[in-house]
Amino acid sequence: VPSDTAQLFARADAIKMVDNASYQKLIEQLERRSAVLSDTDQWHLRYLEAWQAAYVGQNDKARLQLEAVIKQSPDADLREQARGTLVNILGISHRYEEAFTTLDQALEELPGIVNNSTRQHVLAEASQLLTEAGQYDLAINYADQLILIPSALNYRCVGVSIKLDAEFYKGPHDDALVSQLQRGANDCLAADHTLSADVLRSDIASIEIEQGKNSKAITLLRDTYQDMSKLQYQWLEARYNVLLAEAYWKQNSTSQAEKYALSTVDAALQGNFVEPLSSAYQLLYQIAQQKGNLRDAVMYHEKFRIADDNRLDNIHEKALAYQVAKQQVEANKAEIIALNKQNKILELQQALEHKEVESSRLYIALLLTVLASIAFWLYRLNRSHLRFMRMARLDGLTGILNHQHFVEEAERSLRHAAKSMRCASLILIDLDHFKSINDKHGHTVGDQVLRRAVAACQRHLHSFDVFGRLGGEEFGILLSECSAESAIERAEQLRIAIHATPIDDFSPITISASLGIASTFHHSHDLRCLLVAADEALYQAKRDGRNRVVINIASYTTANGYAPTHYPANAPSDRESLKYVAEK
Ligand SMILES: Nc1nc2c(ncn2[C@@H]2O[C@H](COP(=O)(O)OP(=O)(O)OP(=O)(O)O)[C@@H](O)[C@H]2O)c(=O)[nH]1
Repeated sequence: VPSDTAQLFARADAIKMVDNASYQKLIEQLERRSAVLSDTDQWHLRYLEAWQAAYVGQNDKARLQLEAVIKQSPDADLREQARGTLVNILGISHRYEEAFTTLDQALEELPGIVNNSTRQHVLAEASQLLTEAGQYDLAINYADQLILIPSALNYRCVGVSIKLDAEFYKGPHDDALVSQLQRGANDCLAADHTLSADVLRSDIASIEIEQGKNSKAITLLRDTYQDMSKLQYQWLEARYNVLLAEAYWKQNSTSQAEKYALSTVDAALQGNFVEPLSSAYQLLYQIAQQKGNLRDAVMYHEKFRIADDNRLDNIHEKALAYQVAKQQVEANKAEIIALNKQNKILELQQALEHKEVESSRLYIALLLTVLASIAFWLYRLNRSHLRFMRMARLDGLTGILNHQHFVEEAERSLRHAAKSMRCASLILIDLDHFKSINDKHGHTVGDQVLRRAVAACQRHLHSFDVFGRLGGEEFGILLSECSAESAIERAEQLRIAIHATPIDDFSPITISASLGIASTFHHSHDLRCLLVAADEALYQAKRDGRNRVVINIASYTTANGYAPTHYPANAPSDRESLKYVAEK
């Protein structure tokens, strides 16, 4: 059944213009199986019914059905077909503004339509409506597009006939046009497209009447009249009738003219075809006048006046509707352009904001880089500053504090000790017979001795001990938080370490140092006081034979300063080099 249904639809589409009677039968066939049709097929059937309603002049019915199809059919192609047919019906119904609006929608959708016959249909409607609105060149342009679409012969014929019809209305009505129309009519006949052929024939007849070839026109029209009336196309019938009436009138065949004029009125009133109606009433008026029937003449003249007004109004209406629709389309386009521009601006704004964010990010990144560079630079500056500071504070040869800074650091340490009531001790170290080392081994070796002796001491010092070179071969160590006894022990450690220091592997040099101690336990927390006391002890150590430690435990002072210390004659035996300052 489905394939059968598809065939029925295909056949209906193919013959609707050519064989309307069979078309009507196919519709009835499809309607009988309506219950089993799919949703898409239901809408397709509705479209065929609408088309047929329009064909027989039931325009309002057709219009409503087509509008439903356009709104509700799921098939884009069918919707476009419906738009095309609706354009036609709206034109016939003199709803020109709606016709042009619908046409515009159809043309907008057209690029998305792949079905060639649908495209042809819409282009044909476009061309015809534009011809009616007097836009002949545009109409010819759409007809040309239509002709270019590859299709079966009869569709090409439709294109050609529409184009020639536009050419006919455009004019001029010369022989070239007549032969073109003739060729077109023959092509359409060959393609079995009687309707198009007859439209072209009516154009030819019209030109012939203009040219006074009335008999020729009558022959052409009458020869094809029977086949034409089988088409049941009211508009064409009205046109044939009015042309025959005109030709007979010009041939002075008044009764024939009257007969066809009255037939024209019938058809034209039914289909609301203003042009043939106006012409027919004019003829009837002239005929009545010729007959001397003044009453009829007045009546027909009045009818002619009204119909002709209508005709002119209709022409203006079409032209105006076209202009209005065009304006509307232009306005819509302008609106779209404005919207696009607005969008573009928004996009640009966004891009700008994005750029701004980006550039502020960049700016921040740049700033951070600069800050980092500055920080790094400051760090390096600080480091080199510290290095310079350190260098300024340090003794160049040995790397320990120089005299000035030893004094500063020792004083700070002593202040701290005094505050916290803690004991601190000062050790002075003087290398023994250093002059002779210099003399014997040279100044460089002397320097080496100084560095080695310092390194030996450093190994026995704590981080918080203050170690400095006081000058030449003399060094000072302030031991914080160190009792006198611990100081003696530590000094002895240092003495041993210095004595054990190897200087030169090839020519062994033994060095020694004498150490003097002064502790805050016996003296004050004043550095100068401690230095004097330790120096006294050191001097004593030198005098006692060097390579030994002496502590100054004397605490009295003389009028001019610090009292000399007193030394025992016999040093304690367990530590041979260590000498205690005995009580007085
Ligand atoms: N190589 C070297 N020698 C120095 C430096 N500073 C001072 N001296 C020398 O150290 C020697 C110190 O000698 P003195 O003060 O006579 O004492 P000493 O020879 O050590 O004898 P005592 O201290 O009595 O054991 C001098 O010859 C100075 O030139 C230095 O930086 N490098």
